[in-house]
Amino acid sequence: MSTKDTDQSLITTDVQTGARDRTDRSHDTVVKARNLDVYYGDEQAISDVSMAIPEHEVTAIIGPSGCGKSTFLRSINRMNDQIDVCRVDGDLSFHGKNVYDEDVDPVALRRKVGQVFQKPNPFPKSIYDNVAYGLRIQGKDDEVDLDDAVERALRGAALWDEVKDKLDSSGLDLSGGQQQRLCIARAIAPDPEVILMDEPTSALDPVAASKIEDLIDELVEEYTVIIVTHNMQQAARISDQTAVFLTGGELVEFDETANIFEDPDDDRVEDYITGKFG
Ligand SMILES: Nc1ncnc2c1ncn2[C@@H]1O[C@H](COP(=O)(O)OP(=O)(O)OP(=O)(O)O)[C@@H](O)[C@H]1O
Repeated sequence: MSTKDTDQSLITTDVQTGARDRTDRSHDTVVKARNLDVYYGDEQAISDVSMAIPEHEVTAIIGPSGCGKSTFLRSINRMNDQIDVCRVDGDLSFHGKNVYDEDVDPVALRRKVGQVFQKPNPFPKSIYDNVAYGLRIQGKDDEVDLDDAVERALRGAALWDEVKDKLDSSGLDLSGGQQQRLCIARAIAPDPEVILMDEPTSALDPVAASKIEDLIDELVEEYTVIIVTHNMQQAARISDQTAVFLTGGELVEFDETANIFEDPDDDRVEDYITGKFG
């Protein structure tokens, strides 16, 4: 359990393998699923999933289309709450606190667990306002030096040098890859602990995708990254741990990325990563 006192902060007052050497880091668990089931109406999308995700590492979630990868990701910051027919059973904890407890404020949770989506989705606002947005809605713009916070987030997203002279231009005027890095800057500005990424490079060209991969490697110095990807080479290149989901929302194997790609225990994982199905 981390020494950080994050549990209380969620509670409302109202109620080839390229994994880098991160062996010097703490491997405390930040997110833990225990017997997690997720349903859409009568259809089960996640089936009895248990896994412990270590902090300051990149965890990749892979598996064929429809196996529940995005559903699992959205369970972590309760984005599934926004889907009426969605129901969650079991336990999903963030630093030991079940995020589905009644006293957890989902908005506070999402401050700690930010998200970046498949398609870059900047707001139709200036670059500056895109990044400042999260701090303003938290009312933090009085507490922090906003210019400083915006610069820090843009530097953290490896975008500062490209945009520092046009912070008032629309975020929509940037290239696709720059827009995705702007979305990453927006996600890190409120200083989350975990960043969820749902296929963040699949809408980008290879050069822009490679920049995001390099950026993920830097982000993990400060944050925990959990990434859904269809690209197995990408999972192999950038992640420390890989979770393989298969149809029916079953977690078939979760291990160090090198083991998953070089010597998986489960034949179905071997079949999947060698392209026999999926
Ligand atoms: N909003 C929703 N309403 C009803 N069913 C849904 C909803 N979202 C997902 N599902 C169903 O849940 C299952 C898992 O979907 P999910 O999107 O999590 O899979 P995925 O592995 O991320 O797929 P992909 O790789 O194609 O994005 C699928 O059968 C899907 O049809």
